[in-house]
Amino acid sequence: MVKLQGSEIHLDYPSVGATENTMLIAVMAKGITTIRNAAKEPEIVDLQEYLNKMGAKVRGGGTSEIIIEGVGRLHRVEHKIMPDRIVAGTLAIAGAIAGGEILLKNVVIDHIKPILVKLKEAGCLVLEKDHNLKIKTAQRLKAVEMTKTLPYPGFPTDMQAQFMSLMTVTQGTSIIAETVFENRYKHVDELTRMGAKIKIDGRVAVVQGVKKLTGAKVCAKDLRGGAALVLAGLVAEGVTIVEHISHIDRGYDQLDKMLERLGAYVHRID
Ligand SMILES: CC(=O)N[C@H]1[C@@H](OP(=O)(O)OP(=O)(O)OC[C@H]2O[C@@H](n3ccc(=O)[nH]c3=O)[C@H](O)[C@@H]2O)O[C@H](CO)[C@@H](O)[C@@H]1O
Ligand SMILES: C=C(OP(=O)(O)O)C(=O)O
Repeated sequence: MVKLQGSEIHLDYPSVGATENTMLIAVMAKGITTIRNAAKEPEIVDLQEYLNKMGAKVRGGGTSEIIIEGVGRLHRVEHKIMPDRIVAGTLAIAGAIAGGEILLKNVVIDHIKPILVKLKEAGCLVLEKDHNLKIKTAQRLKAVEMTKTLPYPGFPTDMQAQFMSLMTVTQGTSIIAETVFENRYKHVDELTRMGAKIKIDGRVAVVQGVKKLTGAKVCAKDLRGGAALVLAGLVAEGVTIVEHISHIDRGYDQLDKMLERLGAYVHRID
């Protein structure tokens, strides 16, 4: 069997998948691997902790340089994975779009700071205490002038669609720039069918806030876009039916039940 050899790797882009896969391979390789321009997402730090518990020698996770000393062998461990920051962000926006008050427990506040900054800018009252987060929304929110998705600690691309749903009903015009992925605006046509006013020019979306959305039959085209349609449905007048929810189920453990617990009328139709 060919033995893998540690090496110096410089990523052109701080790709999450490329960083994680390189870490996974490098722990079993001979010698040292250095990843430069590594992704800094919290999930990378969690993976490092997990691997190190198993006997790996990884350091630098969370910075742009990760150094892995190959150990060739790992042992079994128990590891509790970090709270899902995108689920927390999605629920925070559910609270913001529907109004009222929402309490999220077991949140790593630091991980979702880029989202909280935008919610505050829109006019939400955000109260942070330890791992708890309270979001209060008393009045119609204001449009956030500019939101650009970026690698961590920038605004996450995985929250772009949900944030756009929120912006569709704010007062004023917001600009969203998707710089991480191409073709991540599949939810726009569906939101438009609900009455949203959105124009796309390449990677930029201009969202003109409207007073109300109207329920419609819409289709989830991907995971976060699907969640965004459910969020829009919370505030839309009338009934919204979201089709192809298998996309949503890949990233949320019963989003319908979580929203029901918050008082929303959401039902899964088989
Ligand atoms: C399972 C998982 O954790 N998925 C996440 C992971 O996806 P994933 O790891 O696939 O995303 P990447 O960070 O790799 O991709 C981000 C951008 O980098 C580009 N790219 C990627 C690799 C490469 O070699 N060259 C290159 O140019 C991609 O085309 C994309 O435009 O990070 C994304 C960005 O935070 C998130 O949206 C995904 O939810
Ligand atoms: C893009 C995502 O995941 P997937 O690649 O599984 O669609 C996501 O988590 O937002």
